[in-house]
Amino acid sequence: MDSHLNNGLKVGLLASNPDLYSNKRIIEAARQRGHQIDFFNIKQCYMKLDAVCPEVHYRGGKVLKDLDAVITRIRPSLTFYGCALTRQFESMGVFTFNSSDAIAQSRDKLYSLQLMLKSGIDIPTTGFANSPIDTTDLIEMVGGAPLIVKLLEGTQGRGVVLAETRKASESVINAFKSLKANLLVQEFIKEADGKDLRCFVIDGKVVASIQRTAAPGEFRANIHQGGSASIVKITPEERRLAILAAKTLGLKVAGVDIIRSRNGPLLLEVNSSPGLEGIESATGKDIASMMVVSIEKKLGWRIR
Ligand SMILES: Nc1ncnc2c1ncn2[C@@H]1O[C@H](COP(=O)(O)OP(=O)(O)OP(=O)(O)O)[C@@H](O)[C@H]1O
Ligand SMILES: [Mg+2]
Ligand SMILES: [Mg+2]
Repeated sequence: MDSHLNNGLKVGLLASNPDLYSNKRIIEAARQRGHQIDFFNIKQCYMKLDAVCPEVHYRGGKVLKDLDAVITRIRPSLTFYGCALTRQFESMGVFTFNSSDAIAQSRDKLYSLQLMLKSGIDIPTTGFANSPIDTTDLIEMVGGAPLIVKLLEGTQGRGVVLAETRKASESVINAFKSLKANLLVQEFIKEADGKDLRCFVIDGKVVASIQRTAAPGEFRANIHQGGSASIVKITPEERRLAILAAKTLGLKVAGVDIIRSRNGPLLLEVNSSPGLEGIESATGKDIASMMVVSIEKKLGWRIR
C-alpha cells in the first residue's frame, strides 16, 4: 500500500460517546501516530444498500469515503444497528476492528459459551432455560446451592445474583421466570473469593491482564459494583485460555474474563469492546496505541 507510506491512515471510530475514556484514548493514540481519525456516532450514521456502490452517510448528508479502517466500539444495546453498519463498511472494503460477525457472535452469550465448550475451554457448570421450567431439576443440574443466577441481558454485574441456599435459589429463579427472562444458572465458584481476571487480547496475544477484586461483602468483581483492579501475573494456562477464547469468536481485540477455580481457570465471558480505563491505569500500558499499531500492521502501513 504505497499510498499509505507517506500519509497517515484514515480511520473512523464507530461508537456512541466521544467523551468516554476509551474513545478519547483511541482518538489520541491514532492522532499521535499520524493518522486521521473521526468519531462516528452509531445513531447518526445511515446507509445506502447498493450492490456496486454501498455507502454510509453521516448526519447532514456527509458521505463517509476513503476510510482505511473502522474501530468498532458498539454498546450492547446498539448491537443490531452497530453490526449492520459494520457490515456495510465491510462491504465497502473497509477493514473493521472488530468485524461484524465476531461482534454479533460474542453478543450471544449462550451461543458463545457453546462455542467455547466446542473449543475445549472449561466454563463453570452452567444451565440455561426459558420459562416455564423445572426449577428443582435446573438447580440440581448445576450441583445445587449456592449457585449463581444470571439474566442473559444483564451487564456490568447487574442481573447477576448469588443464591446461597436452595430456598433462595428457587425464589430467585421463580422471580426471574415470572419476568419471562432468559436465565442462566451457574455453579458458584466460591474459591475465586470475589476475584476474576481480565485479559486484554490483541491479535492473538495477551497484551495486559488485571485482577479485579470485589468490594468487601460483594462477590461480583465488576468495577461498576465497586471492585478494584490490580496487576496480576497470569499462568501459561490462563494465557492459552484467553487467546483461544478470542480466537474462537474471531475477535481481533477482546477482553476475556476468567475465574480461578480449584480445578484451574474457567472462562466467564468475552467482551468485544473491552474498556481501557481500568487496564491502562492499573498496568500503565498504552493499550490504545497497541490497538492502532495492530491496524497499521494489518494494512501494511509504516511510519516514514
Ligand atoms: N459462577 C460464578 N462464580 C463466582 N463468581 C462469579 C460467577 N459468575 C460471575 N461471578 C462474578 O460476578 C461478576 C459478574 O458476572 P458476569 O461477568 O458473568 O456478568 P456481567 O459482568 O454482568 O456481564 P457483562 O460483563 O456482560 O456485563 C464476575 O466478574 C465475577 O466476579
Ligand atoms: Mg462481567
Ligand atoms: Mg462482561
